[in-house]
Amino acid sequence: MDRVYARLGELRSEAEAMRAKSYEHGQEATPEALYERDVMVHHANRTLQALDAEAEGLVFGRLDFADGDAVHVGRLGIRDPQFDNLLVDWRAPLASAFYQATPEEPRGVVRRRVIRSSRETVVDISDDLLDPERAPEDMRVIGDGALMASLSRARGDSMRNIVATIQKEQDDAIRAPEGGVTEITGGPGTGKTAVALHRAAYLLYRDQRRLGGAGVLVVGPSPVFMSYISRVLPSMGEHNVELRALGEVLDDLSATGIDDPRTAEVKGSSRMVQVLRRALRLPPPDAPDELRMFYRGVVLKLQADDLKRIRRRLHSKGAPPNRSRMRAADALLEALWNKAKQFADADFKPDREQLITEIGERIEFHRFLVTWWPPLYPMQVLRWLSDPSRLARAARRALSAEEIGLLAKSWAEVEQWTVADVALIDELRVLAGSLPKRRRARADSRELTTWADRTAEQPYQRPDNYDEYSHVVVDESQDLSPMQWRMVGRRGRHASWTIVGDPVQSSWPDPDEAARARQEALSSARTHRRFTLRTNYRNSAEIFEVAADAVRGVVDAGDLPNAVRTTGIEPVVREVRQWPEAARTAASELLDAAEGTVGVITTMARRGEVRDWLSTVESDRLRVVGSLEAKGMEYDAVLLIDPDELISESSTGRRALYVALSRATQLLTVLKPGS
Ligand SMILES: Nc1ncnc2c1ncn2[C@@H]1O[C@H](COP(=O)(O)OP(=O)(O)OP(=O)(O)O)[C@@H](O)[C@H]1O
Repeated sequence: MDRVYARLGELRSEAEAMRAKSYEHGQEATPEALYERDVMVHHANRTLQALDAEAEGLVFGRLDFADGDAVHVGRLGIRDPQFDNLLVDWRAPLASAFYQATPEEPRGVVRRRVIRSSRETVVDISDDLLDPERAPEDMRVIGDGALMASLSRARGDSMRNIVATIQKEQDDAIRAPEGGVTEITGGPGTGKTAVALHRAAYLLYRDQRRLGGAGVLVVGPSPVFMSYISRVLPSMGEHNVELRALGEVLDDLSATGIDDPRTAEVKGSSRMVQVLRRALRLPPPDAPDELRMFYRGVVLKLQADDLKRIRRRLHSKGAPPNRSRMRAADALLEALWNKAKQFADADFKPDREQLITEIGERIEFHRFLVTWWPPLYPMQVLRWLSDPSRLARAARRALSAEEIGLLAKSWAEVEQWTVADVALIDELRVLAGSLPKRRRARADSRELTTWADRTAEQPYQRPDNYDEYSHVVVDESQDLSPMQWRMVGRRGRHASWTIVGDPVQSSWPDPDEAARARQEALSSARTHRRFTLRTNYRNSAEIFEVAADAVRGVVDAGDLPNAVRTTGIEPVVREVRQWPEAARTAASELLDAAEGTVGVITTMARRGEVRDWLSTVESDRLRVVGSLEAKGMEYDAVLLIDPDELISESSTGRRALYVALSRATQLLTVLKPGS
């Protein structure tokens, strides 16, 4: 540890000296030397940044091999001035034995040591003797149970990296090859999120060039969850990863609203694709229903039926409407020409080219066009659907009257977009097409001035308004709706994937529909590999027993993990009559008894009220969340308000209760209404 920190001191001074020097000699150096220096400064800065990001656990492991060699394993790799390994990065091949060696297959390792430190001080050591027969006589073996010790410690508001105690079944998934789809399933607390993040760090370390370019996207359920996991990757020196909640996948929109379960179910269904496609084909709400043009003494008129026919024909070509605006202009002009032909006589001899050019350049024609075939903006198109009759026209045969009512109401009352709306907005972007960029008139190019000149419409291009990534990690994947799978799928059409989830915790009512959408989203991936994690590292066995009870009979017992850590502390179930007081008392008790965070979990509908109940309990360790917001989260103690209310909140209520009950690491109190 001393040698590592001494070397770090050197690296820090070198980085600073290099930075200073670069400003002094910036002008004189050759481009190559400047480049090399920039790379070195950048690297040193990154290392220092990663060290500053997390104080603990820089050096966490040591392997002693049968041939007498020893290596130290760390959160990052550090070399001495001779370029020898002082500390091996946990992702390097040399470190894999730290996670993979077992007494049955020691891989040359005699002793594996887990070191716990705080900054530069070693505070604990825990050894595994893997090959006693080959151990030298004087080898000391100290303590055991590094994993158990780590699991028993209080958690804070941020998930920590688990590099020191990754278990073999987890390591297999972390180090699996990159390509295709890697699917990791397992019950609550089996480390799926931790494994997915460590896998992202591992893949970036192994193939920075490939993955670093287009980057890695991690999608999770909520902003609270994203913030909970946000420190894990930076603590391993990885910054080139975008963490986005499902409501934040689009660049220009951050939606946090949550629909009631029935509305969310309709908005998430793949039937919405058809509804949105039809919505784009309806005339805009204030579209004119007559076009009237004076042309050389004659009135040319296109009436409602004519306009309807033209609109229908344009849409039947299948091009996105925003890419068909010139085609719409052409079609109108052509229809006007057909009307003009009908008036032709000895005095009025219209000429097609002339008519099209002349009317096509008139300002009133453009005014008409811009209201009749306006640019379509996804959010505006969705807002138009708050009109129930308009929505009913778009939703013909796709949605029931009740469903139409729910959606129209949700958009009429909209103060903020909901998470489920984001996938619809993204779908509309693709269906509507991006607006053609303004052409810049170049001096040497012929100006395109007339509609006739412009008939060669730009060919349909894929809308370029979303990012694609090289690797996409989807956490809590069991909860993605079909529409969300489509949205996320677009961001990784050439990507490799890590998909993490637990079907038992699903709050999506139609798993088959979601499975089809998911298959489509991942259709370009050829290989699929699956890993199942079976040990629950979060809950004490006593707490998990209560959680498992919520879904026994609803799911296969084989789909539930094993919780191995016992604390001897049974969860408390209490019947109450005086709600606010009872909740306040229970919350205060848990705050006194637990060291870290206390999560109060209630239904989505009641969370505001419960927050008010507890506003007088003063603590920065208390969090009140609704059932959906608790997804993926972890607290040292949990206070669950009224389990029956959670069950009746949605069609997947038992599963929601299972999720809520499996959030606590140490203490659980359940409050039920007393009879
Ligand atoms: N090998 C390990 N060493 C130390 N801690 C671990 C290990 N594996 C998992 N944990 C801890 O167990 C807890 C649960 O992990 P995580 O949140 O990744 O589980 P999960 O499977 O995603 O759970 P859920 O399905 O409930 O969201 C976390 O605190 C994590 O740090």
